[in-house]
Amino acid sequence: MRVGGCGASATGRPPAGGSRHLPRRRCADRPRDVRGEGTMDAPTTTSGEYDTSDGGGWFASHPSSSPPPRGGDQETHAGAPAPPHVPERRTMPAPGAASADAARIRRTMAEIGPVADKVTSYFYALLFVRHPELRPLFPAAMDVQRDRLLKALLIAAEHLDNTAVLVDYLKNLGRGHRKYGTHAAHYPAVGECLIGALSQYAADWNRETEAAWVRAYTTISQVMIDAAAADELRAPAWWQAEVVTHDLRTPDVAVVTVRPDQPYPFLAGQYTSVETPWWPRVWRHYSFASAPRADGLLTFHVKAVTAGWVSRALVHRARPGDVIRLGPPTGSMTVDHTTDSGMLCLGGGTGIAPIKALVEDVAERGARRQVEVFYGARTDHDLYDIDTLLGLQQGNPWLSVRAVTDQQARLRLPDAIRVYGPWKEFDAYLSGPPGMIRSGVHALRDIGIPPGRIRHDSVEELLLAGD
Ligand SMILES: NC(=O)C1=CN([C@@H]2O[C@H](COP(=O)(O)OP(=O)(O)OC[C@H]3O[C@@H](n4cnc5c(N)ncnc54)[C@H](O)[C@@H]3O)[C@@H](O)[C@H]2O)C=CC1
Repeated sequence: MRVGGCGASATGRPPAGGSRHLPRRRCADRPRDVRGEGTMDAPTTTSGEYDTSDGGGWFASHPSSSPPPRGGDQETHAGAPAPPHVPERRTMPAPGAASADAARIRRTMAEIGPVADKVTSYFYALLFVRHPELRPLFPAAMDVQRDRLLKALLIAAEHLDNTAVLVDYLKNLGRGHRKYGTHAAHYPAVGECLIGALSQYAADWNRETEAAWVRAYTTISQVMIDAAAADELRAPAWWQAEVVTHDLRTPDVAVVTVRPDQPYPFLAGQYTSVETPWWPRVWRHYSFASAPRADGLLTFHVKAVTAGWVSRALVHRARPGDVIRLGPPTGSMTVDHTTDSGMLCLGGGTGIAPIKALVEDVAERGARRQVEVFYGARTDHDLYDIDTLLGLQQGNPWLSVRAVTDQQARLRLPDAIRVYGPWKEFDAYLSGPPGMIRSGVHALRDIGIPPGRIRHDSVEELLLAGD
């Protein structure tokens, strides 16, 4: 198979028949360095129903009748099977076609689910054998990276017939890939290998299935490529940021403040990717722990976790003067300033970081809205930011802060809110470990807050935190 004109043989077996050709990539963006997909540390994310963080994913590009591919894009590998033919398309597929493709793709995903690990191993083996020049661009350790690729695929596949959600997700993904130096030419190469790997392990792989995947990837990658190209006109691919203070609050938690080398626009409640100088190409997500400040400084709360490369480096190694890199801001767990509804905020552990930013955001607007914060931690000692929050409470009568520690509470954090309330008219914000988010959403729905008013970090992303 050939994807986007880069010409690698994707499937290890002969083509299912017919002409196998993926349309040529539209080279919307300029060549850039190639970087591997990063992984996550203490990721936070987005809001509501859907995650838009920059998950790992490389996809074949979109067919196009616009400018022909640059030299090199047409290169083929000797002996490669003829690539599949897919009609050119510049927009998202028609709903019917998308649904049919979505059904085929979901079937493949279900088939490969039990052997997902083998699929990803096979995919990376194909990729690095066929495109060895890409290997140095991925992190040395590929463990979390592997999971992220599959997750991104699952998310894209799951929403294939939900154009609005998919496009939003993919645009973020495309923008997020800029910091890796992703080049449009890499998408076809990766797409070929991905489809090659899927075709090896899907039980029911045929021409129609392959065509569905090709159509999906060409569409997916073009959305990403276009979003990256548009973003290139208005923002850097990454920011360098110098550590200005490093405050070890507990043996494992540091509050790290950095000064970006150029203005860094973001909204309270959002998060970014962080790469340390000690582990190149390994990126982890952290929320901004403050609303945007006049001095431009950014603060993160980092907990060192077992085998966490980035988190351990940030907590135990980083010192003032060190320079880290930041990706673009993302996430939509932000304050809706069009309403003055009360805000019920639950922050567990370092998940309190974006909650504090939200509180500061409300304070800065001078809004008269009730904000109720429940701050959960294992012990009193783990309430490392309680003084800051109590300080905010002191100056703002609309703010109430309650600490809930596992040691003392009969009820864990989410259930503690049942003791208070009523909360029906409140917007809810949840940030913390995946288990807390899950039980928190359950508790909030249970007390009558509609799902549309519950914003939280993506559980999928949190589960991938790992590091
Ligand atoms: N550092 C950051 O910027 C952000 C981090 N996060 C996430 O927050 C988490 C923080 O980890 P830790 O500080 O170690 O938190 P932790 O594991 O110590 O948990 C903090 C509190 O959350 C509640 N909780 C935990 N698991 C629960 C469950 N299954 N059901 C109900 N309540 C539960 C408990 O009250 C607990 O004391 C990480 O998963 C991280 O990825 C989320 C957003 C931002």
